[in-house]
Amino acid sequence: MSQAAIEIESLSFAWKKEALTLQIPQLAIQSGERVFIKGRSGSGKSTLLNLLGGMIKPDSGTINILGKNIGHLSSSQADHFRADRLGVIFQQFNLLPYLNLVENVTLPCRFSRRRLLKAKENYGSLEQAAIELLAELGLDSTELLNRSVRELSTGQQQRVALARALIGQPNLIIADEPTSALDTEHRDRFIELLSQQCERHHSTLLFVSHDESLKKHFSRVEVLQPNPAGGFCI
Ligand SMILES: Nc1ncnc2c1ncn2[C@@H]1O[C@H](COP(=O)(O)OP(=O)(O)OP(=O)(O)O)[C@@H](O)[C@H]1O
Repeated sequence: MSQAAIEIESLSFAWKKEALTLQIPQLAIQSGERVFIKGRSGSGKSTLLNLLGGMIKPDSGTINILGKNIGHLSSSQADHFRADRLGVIFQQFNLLPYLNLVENVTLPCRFSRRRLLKAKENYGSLEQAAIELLAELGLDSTELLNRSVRELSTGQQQRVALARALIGQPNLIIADEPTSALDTEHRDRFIELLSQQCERHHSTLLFVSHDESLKKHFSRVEVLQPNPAGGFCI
C-alpha cells in the first residue's frame, strides 16, 4: 500500500479572527497522486499551499506531510523540511536573472543536502543532474545553456522552473497557477511534461488553479467551495 503524502484532519485557519478562511475536515493524498485543486479567486488556494509548506500554521487540526506533523515544527525546522521535500513552481517562476540555466536549476541543492546527495546519486554530479533534467525538457543546446535566463522565452523559463522544482527528487511538487501566462497549446504541453516528470521521479503533484479546463489532465480533482459555516472547504 502506498504511503500518504498528505493527511489533513479537522483543519481550520483564519487570517483574521472574525472570518474563517479555510476549513478542511479530512483530506488524504497518497504518494504519487496527481491532484488538481480548483477554486475561485479568494477561495484559499494560496493559503492552503502556505499551510502545506509550513509557512503558516493551522489554528486547529493537523497537517501531516510524509508522516510529519508540520504544525509542530519550529520555523527553521519547517524551512529545512520544505527545502528537502518540496519542489515549487509559481506563476512568476522566480528564476534568478544573474544565474545561467544550470545554476538556476541546481539552486535548491544549495539549501538541501538531501536533494544534493539524491541528485549526485542519480546523475553522477550536480551539474550533470541539471543538464539531464533540462535535456528531458527539451533544453539541451550548449548555446541555450549558457544564456542568461533573461534571454529565454516564457515557455523556456517555465521549463527551467520545472527542472529546478524536480532536482533532487523532492517528494511533493506544488504548482501554483504555473500556466496562467501560456497559450492553450503550451499550457497543455507543460502540464503533460509536469505529469510525466512527476511520474518518472515518483513525486506527488498538487496543482492549484481556478481554470476548470485543466482538470482533464489530472487523475483527481478537489474543489475549494464556500462553506456554510464561513470560509471555504474541501
Ligand atoms: N496575508 C494575508 N492577510 C490577510 N488576509 C489574507 C492574506 N492572504 C490572503 N488573505 C485572504 O484570504 C482569502 C484567501 O486568499 P488566497 O490568496 O489564499 O486565495 P486564492 O484562492 O489563492 O486567490 P487567487 O486565485 O485570487 O490567487 C482571501 O479572502 C484573501 O483576501
